Amino acid sequence: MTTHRHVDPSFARPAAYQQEIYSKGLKGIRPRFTFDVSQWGPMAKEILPANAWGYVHGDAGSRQTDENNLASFKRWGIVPSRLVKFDKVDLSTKVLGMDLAYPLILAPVGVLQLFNEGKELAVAQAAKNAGVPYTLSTAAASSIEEAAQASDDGLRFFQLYWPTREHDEITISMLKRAKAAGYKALLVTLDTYILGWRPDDENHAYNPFLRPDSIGVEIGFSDPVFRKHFKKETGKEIEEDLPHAAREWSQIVFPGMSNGWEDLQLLKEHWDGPIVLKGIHTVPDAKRAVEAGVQGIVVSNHGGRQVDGCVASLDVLPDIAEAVGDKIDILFDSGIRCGTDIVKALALGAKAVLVGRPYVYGLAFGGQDGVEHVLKSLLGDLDLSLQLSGIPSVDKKHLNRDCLRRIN
Ligand SMILES: Cc1cc2nc3c(=O)[nH]c(=O)nc-3n(C[C@H](O)[C@H](O)[C@H](O)COP(=O)(O)O)c2cc1C
Ligand SMILES: O=C(O)C(=O)c1ccccc1
Repeated sequence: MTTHRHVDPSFARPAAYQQEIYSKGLKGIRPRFTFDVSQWGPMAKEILPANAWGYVHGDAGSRQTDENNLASFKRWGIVPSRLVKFDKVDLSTKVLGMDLAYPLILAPVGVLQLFNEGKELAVAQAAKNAGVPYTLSTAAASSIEEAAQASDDGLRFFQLYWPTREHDEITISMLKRAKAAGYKALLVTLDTYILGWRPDDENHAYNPFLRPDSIGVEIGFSDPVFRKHFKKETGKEIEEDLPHAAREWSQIVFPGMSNGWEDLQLLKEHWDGPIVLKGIHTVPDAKRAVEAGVQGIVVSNHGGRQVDGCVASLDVLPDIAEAVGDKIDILFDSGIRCGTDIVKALALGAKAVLVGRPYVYGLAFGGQDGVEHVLKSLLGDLDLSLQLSGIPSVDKKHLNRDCLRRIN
């Protein structure tokens, strides 16, 4: 197994985590958090203010997309093979030219300070300990440099909410900072140039960017080019009018209008590592991503938070994988809740998955420890489920469509 950099020993063999739990049980030590994945959300809900809970749990419109995402996983079943002789499952994979210990990446999630005071820094540290790449959101409550410091020698990616072209200098400045701070891949989110219709947030009249304490704007407020821009526009430093500055930053990163395919050239010119387009949902777009010369895509509907009534991301994955799976790295998110959901997404063509809400719930109920707990649970389940299904590795030669049956 290829392990990435320094990984906390208790993550080194996910299946062994179960033995650790039972040995502790013999000594009367009970686990601090539940392993019942269906309880992570309710535990977070108990702790969080109603508006923060509504924000993380919330979906677009009538919630159909999130329901579709979750239902789609249940329409596939794993078909285990017997008498397959191997010692350990090889969970390692190569994504975007990088060796990963596991086919798992933390999805970019904005404003983590809403869930725990440890915010992005606690998550970056948990990811480093787990040997799982961390992705920093443009809408973070920590700066690019602070999060990099917390992530230390862990692998980290930067997610871009991409301003329209009149703000190229700000885009370029973020890319420059991310590069200098050691972020190794750029995930460009294409599905959120404005926030979707979200009844939970609307009921609470709540936009995390526009709180009196303006906490999701740290990357903008620490950006020299944005600071100069704000001064020029208003004659003030951002500290002199924080609410105005937060509104301005929010309009720059959520401009209400998409860039076009031709604009990707700008990112290619100013980012020399791999570029991944997040939010791809059709075969033609996946093919255009290949033509555009990017290295990866994330098949994702933003966890059902943008377009209500959207097809499940898992339902579009097989066709996309068939069309471009040998030309580009396909990542997947939207609806991963347990280890066998990861098995299914990989079998249908993803090289790795991103997980969003589950780790945010972990952050809410247990800070850094809560995030580590969620990661251990997902990885332990993944490891044992593959072992018990007679699937020796996450490589396509072992884990593919033949491992699944469509149930209905
Ligand atoms: C509270 C919250 C905030 C998010 N913020 C971002 C973000 O800043 N950038 C981004 O690209 N995606 C963001 N996402 C979407 C996630 O990256 C990911 O696509 C989604 O959560 C995956 O679905 P899941 O929650 O079902 O795992 C956010 C999701 C949640 C739940
Ligand atoms: O909530 C989201 O999905 C999202 O992308 C976001 C992130 C930060 C602030 C507002 C929305």
